Amino acid sequence: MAPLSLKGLRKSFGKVRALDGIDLDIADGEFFCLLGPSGAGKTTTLKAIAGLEPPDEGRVEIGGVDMDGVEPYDRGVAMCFESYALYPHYTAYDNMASPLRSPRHRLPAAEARERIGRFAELLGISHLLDRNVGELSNGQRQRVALGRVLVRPAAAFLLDEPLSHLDAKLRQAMRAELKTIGAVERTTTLYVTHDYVEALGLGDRIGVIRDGRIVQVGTREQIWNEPADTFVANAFGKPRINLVPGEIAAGGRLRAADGAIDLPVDAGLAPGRAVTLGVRPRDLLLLRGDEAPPDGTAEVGARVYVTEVLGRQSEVTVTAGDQRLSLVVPREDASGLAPESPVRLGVPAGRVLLFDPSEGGRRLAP
Ligand SMILES: Nc1ncnc2c1ncn2[C@@H]1O[C@H](COP(=O)(O)OP(=O)(O)OP(=O)(O)O)[C@@H](O)[C@H]1O
Repeated sequence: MAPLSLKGLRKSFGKVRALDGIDLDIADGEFFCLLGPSGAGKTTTLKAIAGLEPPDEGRVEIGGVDMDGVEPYDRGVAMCFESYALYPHYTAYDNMASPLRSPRHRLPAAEARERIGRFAELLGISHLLDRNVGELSNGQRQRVALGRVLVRPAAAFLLDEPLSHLDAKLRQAMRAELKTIGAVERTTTLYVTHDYVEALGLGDRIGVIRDGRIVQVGTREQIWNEPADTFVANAFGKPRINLVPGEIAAGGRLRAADGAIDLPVDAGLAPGRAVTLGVRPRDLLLLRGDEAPPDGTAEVGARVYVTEVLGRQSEVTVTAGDQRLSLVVPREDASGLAPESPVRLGVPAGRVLLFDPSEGGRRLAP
C-alpha cells in the first residue's frame, strides 16, 4: 500500500502531446477512477506510473519515493492492460500463478494456491482454472488477466479498462466484486475507464482527463452536482445534460431557448451576460393536466418531439422555443404523448447549472 503522486507529467509522441502536465494525488488505499475519452492520455498515465513509458518531464512518486530511474519491476505496482498479456498455452491457473513464481514475488506454494483460489472465486473463474487460456472467451480471459494482477501483493494496482470485454450483466457483477476486493486488500488502485457509470460506481474519487490534462477531481457528488465545465457535465449522464444558450435578464432572471425558458437565478451575474444553462434530463419535470409547478420550479411550454422507452422509464424529447430538451420520466407518464402534443415542463431553479459559453464552458454557478 502506498500513496501515488504525479507532478507535472508531460509526454509527447512526435507531435502528439499525450500528457500535458498531469498533477494527481491518490491517497493510500484509495480507489481512484480516471475517466476520459479515447486518446485523452489514460493509458499513457498508467504506463508512466508503471515505468513503461518514461515521461519527458515531471515526477512519479510511489509511497513518497521518486521513481526516476527505478525499473518497472522494482516499483511495486501491478498493471492490467486492456490487451491482456497472457500465455495462451498455459492454463488459467498457471497464468495467475506466474507472477507468484517470479523470484521477486515468490510465495510459498500453499499460500499461492490459497490466494489464487480466493481471487478465482471472487472473479467467477474457479471452474476455468484447468483450461488453457487459448480456449477461453475474451471475457473469461479478461478475468484471468485481472486475477493475475490482483493475486500478487502490490503497493498499487493500475487497471486499464479491466472490464471492457465483459457483457453488461457480468460487468455490473464484477464492479461490485472489484469494490469488495479493493476493500479487502485496501490497495491503492488507479482504475482507468471511459464508462462514466463505472467511474461513478467504483471511484472513491474520480478524475476527469481530457487532452492530457486533469480537468476535475472530486467525489461522485462533486463531479455530478458541480461539474467544472460543460465537458465534465457532458461526460456524465445518459441521456446527456441539456445545455441551452441563454442570457441573464434584468431582475435576476435567466432567459433561454429564445425566451421559452424564463427562470429566477441567483448567480450574481450582470444583466446581458451570455450563459449556457445546464439541466439534467432526470431533473426536469413533466407537469400533468393543470398541475401547478412545485415551489421554486419554473414552468416551460414545449411540444413533444419524440418519446423512447428505456425500461421502466421513458426519454421524452421536446422542443421548447428554438431548443430540443430531453427529459426522463416514469414510463406511464409518457404514454399517450404523441409527437407535437403540447406539454408543460417544470424546471427546478435549484437544479440549474450555469456555464460560461466561452472559456471552455467553465461553470459559473452555483
Ligand atoms: N507509443 C505511442 N506512439 C505514438 N503515439 C502514441 C503512443 N501511445 C499513445 N499515443 C498517443 O497519445 C495519445 C494518448 O494516448 P493514450 O493511449 O494514453 O489514450 P487513452 O486515453 O488511453 O485512450 P484509449 O481510451 O483509446 O485507450 C493518443 O493521441 C495516442 O494516439
